[in-house]
This record gives sequence, structure tokens and C-alpha cells, in this order.
Amino acid sequence: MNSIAVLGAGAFGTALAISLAKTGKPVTLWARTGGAQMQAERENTRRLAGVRLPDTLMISDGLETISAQTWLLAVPMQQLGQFCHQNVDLLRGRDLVACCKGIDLATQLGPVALMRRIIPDATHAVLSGPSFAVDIAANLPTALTLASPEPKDAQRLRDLLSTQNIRLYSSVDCTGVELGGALKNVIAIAAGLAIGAGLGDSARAALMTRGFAEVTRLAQHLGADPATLAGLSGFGDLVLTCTSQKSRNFTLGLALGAGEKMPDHITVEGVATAKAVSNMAQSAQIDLPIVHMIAAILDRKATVAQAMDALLSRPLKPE
Ligand SMILES: NC(=O)c1ccc[n+]([C@@H]2O[C@H](COP(=O)([O-])OP(=O)(O)OC[C@H]3O[C@@H](n4cnc5c(N)ncnc54)[C@H](O)[C@@H]3O)[C@@H](O)[C@H]2O)c1
Ligand SMILES: O=P(O)(O)OC[C@H](O)CO
Repeated sequence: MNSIAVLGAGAFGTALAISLAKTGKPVTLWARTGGAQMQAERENTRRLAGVRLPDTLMISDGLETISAQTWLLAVPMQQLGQFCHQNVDLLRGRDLVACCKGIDLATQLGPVALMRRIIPDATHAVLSGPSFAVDIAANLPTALTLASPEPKDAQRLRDLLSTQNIRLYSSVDCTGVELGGALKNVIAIAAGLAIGAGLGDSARAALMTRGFAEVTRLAQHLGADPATLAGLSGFGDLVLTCTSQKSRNFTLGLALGAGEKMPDHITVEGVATAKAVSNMAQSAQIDLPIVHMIAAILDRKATVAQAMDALLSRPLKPE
């Protein structure tokens, strides 16, 4: 039977491992730290407290002992490059499924292109779509997209990684899937800012819609299929993340809009991605006004009021 390894015992990696283990397939969750405690307590108290790990889920802190063919990389986006560089020999020849959302600041690459650059001799894929770790862990229904360049790999991994509460759809459009997942986080910060600053639901809807236009514009420029952007990993995840306080990106926006701070240790992928995409768009001369404004606010180069003034005073144009 195909065995699966999930690398990174954060909230998402742990939730995926729990759901996959319930299918009866052999699943190992690798933790950089805290593996022994998780094994003893059968709970990830740091990242996914209150959820019991299935008895069949194996916990490991030794990457070199894992023999699974399919490895899900569930580390944060800005850690993915370093993680791949450190483990090139172990990752070579495997199915590598990136489960992170974002654009690498150092290279301006998404997860698939980054993995391909560091480990060319492997099968590369990305898993993305609307899904909170707590929902997956609570066995609530979710639907996501699994993209890999070759149709047979995309379908094989879709079938292998679907579970009772994770319904996967396959795609070969890795660029579209990863850009939708990366950019929805930036737009969610904008949506949170609008609500936090008291600008209202109409302003949030406008930012979501015009933000989605920016995502589609950039993704098409980079060769993505616009239909992918309208799917689960694009529009679907944008809606979830811009409307739920379970989202860390939306919550960061809420806090900033209300003039408050968020704790530093929380993974908020949209912060680095806003900067990376803003730089990318500037060099490619693509107009992404909302992304630029969010990058400027996060960089403390603009206030929320200044950003809204700048957005509203842009020349009028056809939709
Ligand atoms: N939490 C969610 O609901 C959710 C849902 C879908 C996708 N994601 C995506 O999953 C990715 C991870 O998010 P998360 O919520 O699990 O984050 P998290 O903050 O809960 O956990 C991140 C984990 O990565 C580990 N880690 C960091 N650097 C590492 C390294 N160099 N080597 C090994 N392990 C390392 C940390 O120890 C931690 O356990 C993000 O890209 C996020 O966008 C999260
Ligand atoms: O908590 P967030 O903002 O990282 O969002 C989690 C997932 O990406 C939602 O699909």
C-alpha cells in the first residue's frame, strides 16, 4: 500500500495527517521539534490542541528513517527553500506535494517552481484550496485542488490523498493554483483592514472583487488558466479567507485596521507574499494597486487612510 509522510507538524500538517491516517493508509507525521511529546500525549498541544491523533498515525522526528514515496511538505512558504536545500538527498525521487501558500521572497517563485529548482528529479505538486486546519481535524467536509504538471501524476496524487472529508479535484495548472492560494492571503489582509477600520461590508466586497481581478491579471500574465482562478484554490479560498475570523491573514488585517498588533509567532503568509508579489509586479509592469497598498501598509510606508485615498482617487476606467 502507498505510504504517505507529512513533513511539518504545524496546524495544517497535523490536520492533513489526521485525516489521511483515518483512511487506513500508513501515514507518518514528521515534526522538527516536539515529536516525542506528541507521541506520548497523542495530541499536538502547540498547534492543534484538543484533537486526538489517531492511534494508527506514526510520529517521527527522524526524517532519514521515512521510506514513504509521497511526501507532503507542510512547512511555511518562507521556510520551504531552506528545508529543501537541507534535505535534497532525502527528497530526490519522491512525490513532493507542497501544502504551503505563498511566494518565496528570496526567489519570487511559488512552491512548485521553487521545489523544481532545488530538487529537479522528483514529482512536484501543490495542494491548495479553502480549508482551515481546525475544520479538517474536526472531520468537517472540505474540497481542495491537487495540481501537478503531468495529468497522470495529478490524478494519481488526487486519488491517493483524497479522504473521507477532503475531496480533491485534479489540475495541471500549478501556476494558477499556487498564485490563487498565495494572493488570497494578501487580499484577506485588505478585507480585514477594511472591517477593522470600520469601512464596512461594501468596502470589503469591493476589495475582494477588485483584488480577485488583480490575482487573475497577474496569474494570466504568468501563464495560468483563468478558469483555475475561478475554482477552489482561487475564488473559493479568497471567499473563505476574506470572510472568516478563523483566518490569520484576515485577523491580522482586522487588528491593523483597528490600530492593534498581532502576536509575532503566528504564521501569516500574506505578509511576505505581499512584498514578493509587489516586487514581482513592479518588475513585470503589471498594475496591482491593492497588493501594492497592502505591501506599503505592512512596511509602514502608508496608513490605512492614505491607502484608501490612493485607491479611491485612481483614474476612473471601465470594469
Ligand atoms: N492552518 C491552516 O488552516 C492552513 C490551511 C491551509 C493551508 N495552510 C498553509 O500551511 C502552511 C503551514 O501553515 P500552518 O498553519 O501549519 O502553520 P503553523 O504555524 O501552525 O506551523 C508551521 C510549522 O512549520 C514548522 N516549521 C517551520 N520551519 C520549519 C523548517 N525549516 N523545517 C521544519 N519545520 C518547520 C514549525 O515548527 C511549525 O510546526 C502555510 O503555508 C499555510 O498557508 C494552513
Ligand atoms: O489562517 P490563514 O489566513 O492562513 O488561512 C488558512 C487557509 O489558507 C484557508 O484556506
